[in-house]
Amino acid sequence: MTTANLAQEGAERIAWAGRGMPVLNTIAARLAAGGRLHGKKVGVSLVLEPKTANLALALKQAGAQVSVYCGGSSTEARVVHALRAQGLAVFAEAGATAARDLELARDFLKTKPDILIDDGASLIRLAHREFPDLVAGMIGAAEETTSGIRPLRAMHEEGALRIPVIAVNDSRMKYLFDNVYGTGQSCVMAFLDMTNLQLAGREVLVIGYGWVGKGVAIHAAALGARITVAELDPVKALQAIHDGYAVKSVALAAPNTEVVFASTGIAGVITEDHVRKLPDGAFLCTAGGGDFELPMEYLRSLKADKDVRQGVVEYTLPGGARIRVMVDGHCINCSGGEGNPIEVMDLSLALQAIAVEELAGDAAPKAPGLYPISDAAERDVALIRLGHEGGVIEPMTEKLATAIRSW
Ligand SMILES: NC(=O)c1ccc[n+]([C@@H]2O[C@H](COP(=O)([O-])OP(=O)(O)OC[C@H]3O[C@@H](n4cnc5c(N)ncnc54)[C@H](O)[C@@H]3O)[C@@H](O)[C@H]2O)c1
Ligand SMILES: N[C@@H](CCSC[C@H]1O[C@@H](n2cnc3c(=O)[nH]cnc32)[C@H](O)[C@@H]1O)C(=O)O
Repeated sequence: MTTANLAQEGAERIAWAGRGMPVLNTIAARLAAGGRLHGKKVGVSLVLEPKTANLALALKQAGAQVSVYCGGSSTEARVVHALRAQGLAVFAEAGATAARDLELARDFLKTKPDILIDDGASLIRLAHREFPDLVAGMIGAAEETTSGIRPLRAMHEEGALRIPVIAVNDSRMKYLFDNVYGTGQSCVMAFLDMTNLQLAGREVLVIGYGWVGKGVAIHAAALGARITVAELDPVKALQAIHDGYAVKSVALAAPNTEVVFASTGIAGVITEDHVRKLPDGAFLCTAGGGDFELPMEYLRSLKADKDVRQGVVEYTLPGGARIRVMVDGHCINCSGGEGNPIEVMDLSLALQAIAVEELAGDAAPKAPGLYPISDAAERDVALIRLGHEGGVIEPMTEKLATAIRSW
C-alpha cells in the first residue's frame, strides 16, 4: 500500500473515532476559541491510534505546534501517515525496536515541547535524565496513567521533579471509566480476537485488583470465566471475595490457571517460579503497565515458537509445558487490539486537552509537583458525556441543598 493510501485509511479511521468523541470536540472548540495555545509547542506521547490522533489534531487546530511520539509496539502506521499528511511532526515507527524507540524519543524531545502529554512518565523521566535545559524551560506536563503517577510521586518526594504535572489519571472521570470499563473490555476483547478462543469455563487469574484488575474481572466473568484474584492489599482482596471471586497467591493459583492478566503496573509480579507452576497451554497477558510485569528475560531464554499465531509466542519449559505470551508482554489492548473504546478515551483525552488548557493559562501551577484536574472540569466532562448518552441528573433545589447541609 502506498503512503498516500495509508494516510487516507488513517484519516478515515481518525474521522470515525472523532464522531464518537463529543467531549473532546467540545473542549477542542473552546481551546481554539480561547487562543491560549498560539505559539506553544505541545508534545504528545500516548498510544498512537485514531483517538489520540483526534487530540493531536485538536491541539494543532487550537494553534499549537504539535509533535507526537509513541513506542513501536503501540503505534498504528496508518495514523502516523495521516498525521504527517496534516503537517504534524511524528516520531513513531510501527514495530520499531526498543533502541530505535529511544532514538525517536530523543528526537521528539529535541523539538523542545513547552507542554508534554505523557503516558507512563517515560518521556518526563528521559527529559529529566538527558535534557535538563529543556526541563528548565518547560511549562509542565500531564500524565495519563497510574504507572506514570507512581514514579512521579517518588521523584517529587526526592526533590527530583522539576516541573508541575497534572495527574490526569487521578481524575475520577479518568480512572473510574478508562481503567475499569475501557481497559477491562479492550483487554478481554483483544485476548478473544487474537486467539479466536472463548473464556467461558476457563480459569482466569487476575493479578492486582485495582481499577484495571476489577474491569478485567468484570468482563471475563461476564463471558463465563472463573476468576481468581491475587492481591497484596488485604482490603482489595476482600473486595474481590465480595464481588464473587476466589482470592489466592499467584503461587497457589498458578497450577490451575489457564489465562493470566497481570494488572498491577509493578515490575516482577510474575516470577520464573510462578511460570514453572503453570499448566501446559497457559496464556500470559499484560493488562497493566507493560512487559516488565512478566519474567520476559527468563521466558526468552527458553525454546520459542514464534509462528503459532500472530502476536502469540509459545515458550516451552524444560518439563515440556508450553506457555503462550501475548504481544511480547506489552499491554494486550494497546499492542494486540485497538486500545480502549472510543467512549472512554473521549473522557480521558478531553481531560488531557483540559490539562493542556490549564497549563497554558495564567493561573497554571508553577512549582514542581503533582496537581489534580479541577472538580469543575470533571463535572463539565461528566455532564457533556452524560448529555450525549441521554442521561439527565437530578436538579438541585434549595430544599435539597438545605437537607444536604443540615445536621
Ligand atoms: N492497558 C491499559 O489500557 C491501561 C489502562 C489504565 C491503566 N493501566 C495500567 O494498569 C496498571 C494498574 O492500574 P490501576 O489503575 O488498576 O492501578 P491500582 O493502583 O488501582 O491497582 C494496582 C493493584 O495491583 C496490586 N498489586 C501490586 N503488586 C502486586 C502483586 N505483586 N501481586 C498482587 N497484586 C499486586 C496493588 O495492591 C493494587 O491494588 C498500571 O500500570 C496502569 O498504568 C493500563
Ligand atoms: N504505555 C504503554 C501502555 C499504555 S499504559 C495505559 C494507558 O494507555 C491508555 N490507553 C488505553 N487505550 C488507549 C487508546 O486506545 N488510545 C490512547 N491511549 C490509550 C490508557 O488511558 C491508560 O492509562 C504502551 O505504550 O503500550
